[in-house]
Amino acid sequence: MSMIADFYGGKSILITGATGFLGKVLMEKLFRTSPDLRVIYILVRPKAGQTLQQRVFQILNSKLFEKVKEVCPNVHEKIRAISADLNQNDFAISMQDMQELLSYTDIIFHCAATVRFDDHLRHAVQLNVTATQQLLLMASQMPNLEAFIHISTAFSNCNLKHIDEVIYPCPVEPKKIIDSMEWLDDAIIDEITPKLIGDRPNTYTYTKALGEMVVQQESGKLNLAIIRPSIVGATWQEPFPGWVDNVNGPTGLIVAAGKGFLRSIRATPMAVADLIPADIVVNLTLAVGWYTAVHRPKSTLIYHCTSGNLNPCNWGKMGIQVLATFEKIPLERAFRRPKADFTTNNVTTQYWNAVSHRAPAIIYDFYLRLTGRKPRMTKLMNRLLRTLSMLEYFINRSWEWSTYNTEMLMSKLSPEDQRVFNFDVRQLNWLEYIENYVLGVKKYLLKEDMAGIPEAKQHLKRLRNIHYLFNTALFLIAWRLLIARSQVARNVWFFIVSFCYKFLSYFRASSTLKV
Ligand SMILES: CCCCCCCCCCCCCCCCCCCCCCCCCCCC(=O)SCCNC(=O)CCNC(=O)[C@H](O)C(C)(C)COP(=O)(O)OP(=O)(O)OC[C@H]1O[C@@H](n2cnc3c(N)ncnc32)[C@H](O)[C@@H]1OP(=O)(O)O
Ligand SMILES: NC(=O)C1=CN([C@@H]2O[C@H](COP(=O)(O)OP(=O)(O)OC[C@H]3O[C@@H](n4cnc5c(N)ncnc54)[C@H](OP(=O)(O)O)[C@@H]3O)[C@@H](O)[C@H]2O)C=CC1
Repeated sequence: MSMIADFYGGKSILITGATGFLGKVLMEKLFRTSPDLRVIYILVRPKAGQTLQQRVFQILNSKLFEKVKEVCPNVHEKIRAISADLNQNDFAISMQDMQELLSYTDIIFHCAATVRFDDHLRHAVQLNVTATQQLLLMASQMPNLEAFIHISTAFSNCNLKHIDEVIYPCPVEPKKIIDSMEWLDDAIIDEITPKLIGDRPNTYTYTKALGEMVVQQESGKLNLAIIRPSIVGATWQEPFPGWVDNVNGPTGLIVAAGKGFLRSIRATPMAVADLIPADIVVNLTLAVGWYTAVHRPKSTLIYHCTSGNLNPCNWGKMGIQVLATFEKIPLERAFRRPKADFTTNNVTTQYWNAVSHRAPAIIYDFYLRLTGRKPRMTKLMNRLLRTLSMLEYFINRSWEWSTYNTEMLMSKLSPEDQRVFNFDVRQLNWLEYIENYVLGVKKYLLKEDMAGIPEAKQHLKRLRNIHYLFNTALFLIAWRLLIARSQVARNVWFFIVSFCYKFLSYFRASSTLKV
């Protein structure tokens, strides 16, 4: 009997960011392990021409929720989508909905955030700081609330090398930042952003750190906990291995490598790749919800959900395994063969960017123009290079996160809970996980059929032949130009030709003798 699953039975749970990557896995697990929960309220905004209902329908009818429908056939009735925009005052929630939320909510999981690294500071503050503050205010008016779980990131203090499970204050108070965003214009915000973020690489990590400070400052009588996952990857085991549906973090680069766009990347092969599967994050989150509500720790506990100190993997090992998997299971319609390498300094990075990224894109666009089509590869490549530059900070450094609280929690779980809500990253086999991750990218993100693998392999063979042909032609042209201009090249050429001639004559003579 799982105490955690039992705890969520009959509960009304509010999730923000439920339409996001982590939010969906969280919802799935809740429904699957506690099908008798009362309701899950999700705050959703209409998006991309879809109504709330259409968005929920799409999520529930996805592959991710197949198992849920078996154990909880009335899942549609247990999910209550509430129209909300976290960028608006009171989240633009109707009075009636707000009343319902305030009266019934037992547990809150706050996952919503902007995870864009380069978001404008005003927007990042609005979502990652102000919205967190507003949600805490709402939570303080909920008479039945047992726990408020805030999802932050292990990189909120990435300006430090060793990070403990404590909140590190930022120099400027979040309240001052929130206030200033109201009256400063965009140009001034742009100017002060580098000064405010200081030695953090982007507005995302900075505003997530401010969000944590808000949680601490506005805690009041609330029962709070903060979870800091590192780089969230595809699922490890549940509901099935390899599930992923967006391009954030390493996923986009895996796609780019598999399609042959990504040929070199500035990374430190020995740096720790602190990936953590989404289902491990979700299992820890649910265990923390239970522990916070039932055991009511005296202070706000912070839980690091990281892999580096318990079961480290590095980017070199990950890169090699990604490419090895693409050898066996290639993606369809690749631009070039999946073949990539790490660069370690600025000069080699610029060189390989020019030779392996920009030049092939320009040549391909030239070919598209010649055949009357619209060029697109240069634009795509520029975007990839921009993404690479944004991610570089995280793949050239290692961090140490202490995990005392996470390990303490593990020791408090019953053997059954340790099994059902497994967040022990030591059990993870990286090579197997990465292979399933790559497969998941193919199947669930790109929606490619496994039946297409022979054709994909054939396509790669054609690309290889084109590559050899192209290189031979390039060599001959270069050589011809050289011969026309240099006496030394002509002499070398004469020497090679006469050598080959003598060699062939010798063979012809010796074979005639034998006969
Ligand atoms: C020793 C021997 C070695 C040999 C081995 C060889 C090695 C080979 C390598 C092969 C394989 C590779 C795989 C391993 C590489 C590992 C790299 C992993 C990097 C991971 C770092 C993550 C750090 C995370 C730290 C913090 C974690 C968090 O808390 S938050 C979650 C993370 N958030 C994000 O990831 C958001 C990042 N995205 C952005 O900020 C923005 O999208 C952007 C700034 C990058 C781009 O913004 P822009 O406005 O220009 O465009 P946008 O509209 O957003 O997107 C444009 C197109 O780009 C696509 N896109 C978006 N993100 C990614 C991405 N991560 N990777 C690739 N592509 C991405 C997006 O889909 C758009 O495409 P189109 O729709 O086609 O236009
Ligand atoms: N992915 C990762 O690698 C990591 C993530 N995290 C943290 O985990 C949490 C979840 O991240 P993840 O699932 O990856 O992110 P996603 O980008 O996939 O999801 C973000 C969620 O926030 C919602 N949201 C954004 N803006 C608004 C708004 N104005 N009103 C209502 N909802 C909004 C999105 O809704 P919509 O669908 O409408 O856009 C979506 O549901 C975040 O707090 C993030 O900081 C921490 C470490 C690593």
